Amino acid sequence: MKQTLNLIKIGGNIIDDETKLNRFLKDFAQIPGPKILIHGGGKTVTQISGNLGLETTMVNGLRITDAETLRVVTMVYGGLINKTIVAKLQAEDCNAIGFTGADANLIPAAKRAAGKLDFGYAGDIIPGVIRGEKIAFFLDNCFVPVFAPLTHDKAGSLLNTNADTIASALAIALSGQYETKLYYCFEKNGVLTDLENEDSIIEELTLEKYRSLKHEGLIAKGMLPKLDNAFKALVAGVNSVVICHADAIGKMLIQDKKAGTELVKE
Ligand SMILES: Nc1ncnc2c1ncn2[C@@H]1O[C@H](COP(=O)(O)OP(=O)(O)O)[C@@H](O)[C@H]1O
Ligand SMILES: CC(=O)N[C@@H](CCC(=O)OP(=O)(O)O)C(=O)O
Repeated sequence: MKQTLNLIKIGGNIIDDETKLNRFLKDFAQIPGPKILIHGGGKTVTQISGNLGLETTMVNGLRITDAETLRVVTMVYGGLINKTIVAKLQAEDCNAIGFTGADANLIPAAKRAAGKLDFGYAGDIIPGVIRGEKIAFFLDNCFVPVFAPLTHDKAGSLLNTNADTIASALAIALSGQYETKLYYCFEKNGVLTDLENEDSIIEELTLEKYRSLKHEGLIAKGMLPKLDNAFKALVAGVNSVVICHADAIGKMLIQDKKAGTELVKE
């Protein structure tokens, strides 16, 4: 029987709030067995870019990453956020090790070709190139990998890659070796039918239901790329995919209770 691997992604709204981040990391540190944390931090980059006088442009949830913005995302994702999380986890006796996709060539990617729009240094992960066994080496040696949303082009440049996409690609790459469970944690209770009502959680979501809720405009903004990545993982063989509140991770993975929205096949 395969060992279970939990992959957990946290987004910018949690990272940007130190109290919420600390609470989440305390729970994360207690989760038994092999685990991987993938972090975003788009909100922090937008704030710091603004302070530096750089304009932010997002298209379909992706940041247009010019050369100056690449310097900012490298500093903020690869430095500030990644290393702060690693230090906080070490304080909880969790043996975290921080990575970008360039480290150990873990996530090679390709700069998105400029079409009508030039996304600059935004990277698309090359399908099938993540070698799960390299990451398994760290897991087998009791390290807890913490991934920043940065990849590289193997020609000397880092690339900015959406953190939801990295989480999905890592879960897919490791699904041959492990029973993979992927959790997208954010600041709401799950996928909701009414954004104003935290109790309106869709407990089970099929691709068909997702399409119809999207058509009705009930699922929008950042939830669209998140669910596209989440369904991609489910279809590719990841064993379970859940979208949930960051505060629910302890309840689910330590107390073994249900929370949030579980994606289900038709
Ligand atoms: N139906 C929905 N249920 C929950 N959130 C939704 C929904 N539709 C849109 N959203 C929005 O999607 C956001 C989450 O996407 P995003 O900001 O990219 O997450 P993250 O913090 O993980 O980066 C929520 O903050 C919410 O505003
Ligand atoms: C190319 C691209 O858009 N990269 C993302 C990476 C960070 C991210 O995904 O952060 P959240 O999870 O907090 O949204 C960005 O720079 O916003």
